Amino acid sequence: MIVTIDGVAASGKSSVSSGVAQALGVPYVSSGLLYRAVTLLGLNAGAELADASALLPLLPGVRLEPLASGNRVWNADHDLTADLHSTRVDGGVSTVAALPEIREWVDAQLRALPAPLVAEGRDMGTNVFPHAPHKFYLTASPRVRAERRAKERPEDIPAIEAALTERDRQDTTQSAPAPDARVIDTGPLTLQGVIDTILADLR
Ligand SMILES: Nc1ncnc2c1ncn2[C@@H]1O[C@H](COP(=O)(O)OP(=O)(O)O)[C@@H](O)[C@H]1O
Ligand SMILES: Nc1ccn([C@H]2C[C@H](O)[C@@H](COP(=O)(O)OP(=O)(O)O)O2)c(=O)n1
Repeated sequence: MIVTIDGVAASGKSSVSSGVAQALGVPYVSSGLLYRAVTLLGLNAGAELADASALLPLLPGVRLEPLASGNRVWNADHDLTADLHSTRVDGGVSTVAALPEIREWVDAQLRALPAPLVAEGRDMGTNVFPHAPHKFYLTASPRVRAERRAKERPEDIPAIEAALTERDRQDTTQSAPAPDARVIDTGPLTLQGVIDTILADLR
């Protein structure tokens, strides 16, 4: 069984997926971490982020470890995870995620994972796992999302809100909800409330 949880930036996808996966006793995978890892490696190498041919040679050692408690991304024996949620990576990741060759590489990593699992991102329900039997799409207003993310970033709420809104705009192409996804506005709910809503739907 595959459960897909897509949604806009900072809508709660990874926290909710982790909670749902732990309740089900299965792993979850955060596809955004792979796009973030490609971006980090590209930035560190001084590569042009819009040039897939400069990025692909950096990727053979990259591996996602889909732990239910929180995913980790490795480059050979180097754990990249702590560096993936920086403002620097936020600023470049949409450029990388727009490259068809990089999307194919990420999709192949995800499709190689064994079910059952919870998969979260933008296009899990539409493109990567279109036949998944259970699909969800998380939303919340830009202000609510910025207030949540402000607890994890050094910038103030208006700056975070502007950056989130710009990233949503750049990610529009791959971010449409699947027609058969249940859309959940997480704004009025607690994190546990969102997890419980999904678990109730699955039962
Ligand atoms: N009702 C809620 N639903 C989802 N996430 C919430 C909620 N309330 C607070 N959060 C918090 O919002 C933050 C952003 O969530 P995260 O899982 O990182 O989102 P995403 O994976 O979509 O970027 C996390 O700190 C999460 O715990
Ligand atoms: N399946 C996916 C997952 C992420 N992306 C892109 C779009 C996002 O801007 C970045 C980072 O995604 P991630 O889910 O880690 O981050 P946010 O929740 O948006 O803060 O990757 C994508 O294009 N397709």
